[in-house]
Amino acid sequence: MSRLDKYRGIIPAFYACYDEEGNVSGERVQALTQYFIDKGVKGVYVNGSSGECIYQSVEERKLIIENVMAVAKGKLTVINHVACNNTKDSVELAKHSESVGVDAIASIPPIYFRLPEYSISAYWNAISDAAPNTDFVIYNIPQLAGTALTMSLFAEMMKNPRVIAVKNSSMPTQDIQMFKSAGLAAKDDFVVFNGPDEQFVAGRAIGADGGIGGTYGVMPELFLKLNELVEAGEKGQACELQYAINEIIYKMCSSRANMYAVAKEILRTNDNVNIGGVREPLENLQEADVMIAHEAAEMVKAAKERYLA
Ligand SMILES: CC(=O)N[C@@H]([C@@H](O)[C@H](O)[C@H](O)CO)[C@@H](O)CC(=O)C(=O)O
Repeated sequence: MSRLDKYRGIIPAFYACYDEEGNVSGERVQALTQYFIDKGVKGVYVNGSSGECIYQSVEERKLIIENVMAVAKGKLTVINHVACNNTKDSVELAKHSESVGVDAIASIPPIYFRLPEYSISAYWNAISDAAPNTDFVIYNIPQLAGTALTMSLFAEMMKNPRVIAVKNSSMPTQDIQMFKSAGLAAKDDFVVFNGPDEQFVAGRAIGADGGIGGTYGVMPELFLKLNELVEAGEKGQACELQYAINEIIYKMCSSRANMYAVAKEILRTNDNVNIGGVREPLENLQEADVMIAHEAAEMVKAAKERYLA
């Protein structure tokens, strides 16, 4: 049993929860947290891409993590993504995260300006220093952040004892193997999370310890089953379920509206969990998108009947 086992498994990326006026709703954050506890997932990844973090204020992000912790403490592993567009706000969120007792904080690199690697490591280490008793997860998502985690930057970050994991959302699964091998060469234990949900089986096969994903929330049972099949070495069945999951994701992505708006409609339809829409400039649902969301909701139900029986 390793101290890092609490990070190994299925960790849904937490969705932004709004009321009917589009304000962050603490009550709905608590309801979504309870939903995940009831589903039996390992943890939650809060205030990341799926949490629409870049469209929220520091105060809103504090409110969100406070409400997650009010329900999740002792029941779920909680990773809070704290990166903002400047070090000061990120440091403030890191301090606050430690004060409410999260298991780990996470951060993308600074966005917009292309900064040298020494500035990126200084940014991450400043954030980590502000939460000296909290694990740190590097969030590698080059297609959105505009900066990739290179092996030289990774090696620099390995000097920080609090860096225990990479959440890898880059598309080459080979990156997972490289971070895992280099992480284990530098430390006794090291975790890599699979990012692209469509590649969960491939990511786990090449070394990921589990996954953090934006579509897990609408079908946590299917991802829990997928993880079980991978662990049991049932390659054929795992691939079959992965393909079925991918069809659902492709359907979700076929909407004109933002994928998270579709995800929230699926949650409302299948699980009676209402967490509002998405925040502009993300696109909310129009009539045609609602139909797509309902078709995807039906596909989730059919896949559960077929694969969980
Ligand atoms: C590029 C991107 O958004 N990747 C997602 C995936 O879960 C993605 O939504 C999924 O694979 C569907 O394409 C996650 O890696 C992001 C994530 O977990 C988060 O921070 O919310």
